Amino acid sequence: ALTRRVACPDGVNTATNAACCSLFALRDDLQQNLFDNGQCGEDVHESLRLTFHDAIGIGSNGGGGADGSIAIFEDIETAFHANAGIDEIINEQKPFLARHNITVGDFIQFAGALGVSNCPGAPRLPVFIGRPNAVAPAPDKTVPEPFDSVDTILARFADAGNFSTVEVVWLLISHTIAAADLVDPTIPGTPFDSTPETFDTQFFVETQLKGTLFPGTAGNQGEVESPLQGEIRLQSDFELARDSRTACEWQSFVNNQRKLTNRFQAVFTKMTVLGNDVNSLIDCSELIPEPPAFTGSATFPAGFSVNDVEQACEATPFPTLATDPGPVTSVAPVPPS
Ligand code: HEM
Ligand SMILES: [Ca+2]
Ligand SMILES: [Mn+2]
Repeated sequence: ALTRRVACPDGVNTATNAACCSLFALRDDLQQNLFDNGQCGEDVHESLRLTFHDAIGIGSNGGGGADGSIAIFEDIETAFHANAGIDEIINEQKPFLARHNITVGDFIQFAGALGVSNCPGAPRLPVFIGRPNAVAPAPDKTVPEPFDSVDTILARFADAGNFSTVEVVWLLISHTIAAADLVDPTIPGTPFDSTPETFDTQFFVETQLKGTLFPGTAGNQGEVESPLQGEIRLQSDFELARDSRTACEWQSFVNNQRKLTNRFQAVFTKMTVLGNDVNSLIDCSELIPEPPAFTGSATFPAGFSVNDVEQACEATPFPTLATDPGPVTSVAPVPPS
């Protein structure tokens, strides 16, 4: 059936629902003035991390999920240990929130979904609006820590939103466009894979390689050895890649771009509405542009081969990959923005 579109008051755009109209101006403002004209840089990465830290604030100890509480009750929630550094993006987003008419929860989720559309290889993420503003902060301990055990992590996600074991792996696809500023504060902007500005499967290759070095200092809580200079590895990612409950799903993403995009879209759709009744929200997903394609293949970084893989999935051998040419390289940091 044909869907009738409404003309927006801006005189330029049309939308399936008039409530989506105000997002066009917000989209342009964010793309130009927060995301540096469509980059997949630090502000995009931090905006995605913020969608998670707001949404996961829910469970048997309370919290409203994706309700903007992390920004509305910033003084309380940013003091939680697992939210270290998240104040940076909250404060960068504040002027945009002030300039546009949108609830805080809607804003946080929209900014993340829009930002990810700048990353080559990413799926189009859905956008819903209509979340009421939070009336209370989330409790502490809802956001997983990189030093948590797999048991603790799986239990937290189950409690927050009935996420299954494979869905937890799907959520960690996010770490393909990610870096850490505070795990080792001596090397801010150190990425989790060699392509932090591409939504590719390299993260799943590189987390399976044997760790041999600390890119900065040793002894940081939640960090384990990584295979590459300039790359940092979280203990939680290391363990999820090797635990018998999660290792095969983890490995299944290696060089499987289609599955990567499909599963991240599915699990983000669930995460982005936590604490809300999706049937009471309005779907404005049409605001999200088709992300640039990723046409490459996963590879072993230069100097690495299948001999460096710590094979953890018992059922399936590690996929065959080419090795990048040349001598071992180091990974460049994500520039601060
Ligand atoms: C077991 C679950 C998770 C743990 C333990 C975890 C932990 C972390 C840590 C420690 C950092 C580095 C923070 C810093 O030092 O700057 C980080 C970054 C990040 N995380 Fe996660 N995370 C988890 C799940 C997720 C999920 C579900 C998402 C989104 C769906 C996400 C998105 C990100 C992004 C995009 C960054 C990079 C931020 C930047 O580059 O500035 N994470 N995560
Ligand atoms: Ca990547
Ligand atoms: Mn950062």
